Amino acid sequence: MMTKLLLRALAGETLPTPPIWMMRQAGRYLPEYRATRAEAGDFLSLCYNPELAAEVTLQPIRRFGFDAAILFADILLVPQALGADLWFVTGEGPRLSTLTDAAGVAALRPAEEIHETLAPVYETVRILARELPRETALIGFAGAPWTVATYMVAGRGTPDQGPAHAMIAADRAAFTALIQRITEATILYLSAQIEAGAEVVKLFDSWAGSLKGRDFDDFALAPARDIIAALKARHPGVPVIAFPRQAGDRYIGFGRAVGADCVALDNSVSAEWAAANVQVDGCVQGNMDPRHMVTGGPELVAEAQRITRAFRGGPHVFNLGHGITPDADPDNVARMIDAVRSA
Ligand SMILES: Cc1c2[nH]c(c1CCC(=O)O)Cc1[nH]c(c(CCC(=O)O)c1C)Cc1[nH]c(c(CCC(=O)O)c1C)Cc1[nH]c(c(C)c1CCC(=O)O)C2
Repeated sequence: MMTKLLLRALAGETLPTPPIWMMRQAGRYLPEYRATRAEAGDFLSLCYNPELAAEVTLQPIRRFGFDAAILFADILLVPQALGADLWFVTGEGPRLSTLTDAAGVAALRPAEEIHETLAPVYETVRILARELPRETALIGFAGAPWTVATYMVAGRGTPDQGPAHAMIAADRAAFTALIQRITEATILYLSAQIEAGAEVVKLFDSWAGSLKGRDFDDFALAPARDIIAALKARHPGVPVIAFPRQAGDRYIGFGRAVGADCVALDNSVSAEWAAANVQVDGCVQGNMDPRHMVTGGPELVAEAQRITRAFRGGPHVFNLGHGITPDADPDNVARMIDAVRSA
């Protein structure tokens, strides 16, 4: 019998209380995370240390009893495995070597070679599959090709993804080849996570909102559809969550178009709108504003209950609309969980 709440919701069941987890639930707002990160030395060393990465994945499960754990890693490990240089600047974020033309794409390593770099991530998944409580589902993940490509082209996070849009304008064929290479690598990476014990996988397209019209179809929708089709052929029972962040109206029909089992919503759409326009097609995840984890108070409780009730008519996974921030108060997380479970 399928008892894990997350798997039931992703299979399309409408539950009296939704499963709950949070993006970035293992992160700097938790003192125990900061201690383990210090022990690892730095963020990337933590990602590649299976024992410590598994430890930080388990910390929020122990503290809050979430219904799901998400593998601790980063979406930028895939570019590194394809040959990009990657480092993190404290207080600023990720930096990568840049890639702006066809020669840059040609210099990348073949997708099949990513496992050399990513093997420690698969080991983290194997440890978690053994150590998680039996009721907790294990989520693996990867960045979606567009979002990963925006970092590979610019060499850093950008407010408008300008460098990637410029590459599309200058040489659409070269950019398409980059998207294809990341797509192939992502299929191999997520398949390996599933083989190691991930029960669900999620595709993070954090910058999907900056793609319009045909670009959205070619670089957000098509790669997600191709990745999900390949995963479903290899691992038919494993559900996929797609997160085309800030897709706006393009959330409508997205899950069906790409073959996802669940569509994750950011907090720029209202839960009432999403229930009427997106949840009609199946499970949705989201979508509380992460700032409530900082501000707390009666508004936090009211928001958590409003969202839970808005999605009560269909399958729903309670989550934030984006990652919890380092300035969040862990006590607010416990209040949010109580509010959802008593809504
Ligand atoms: C764009 C992106 C990245 N990483 C990710 C995305 C897509 C989702 C999103 O938009 O948030 C996804 C991600 N990053 C992390 C996870 C682990 C799983 C989870 O808890 O959700 C996941 C799924 C850990 C992390 N990834 C990162 C942290 C903080 C690093 C630290 O400990 O200093 C964590 C917990 C670092 C990171 N990694 C990245 C950025 C922009 C940063 C922020 C840099 C900073 O805030 O200093 C790239």
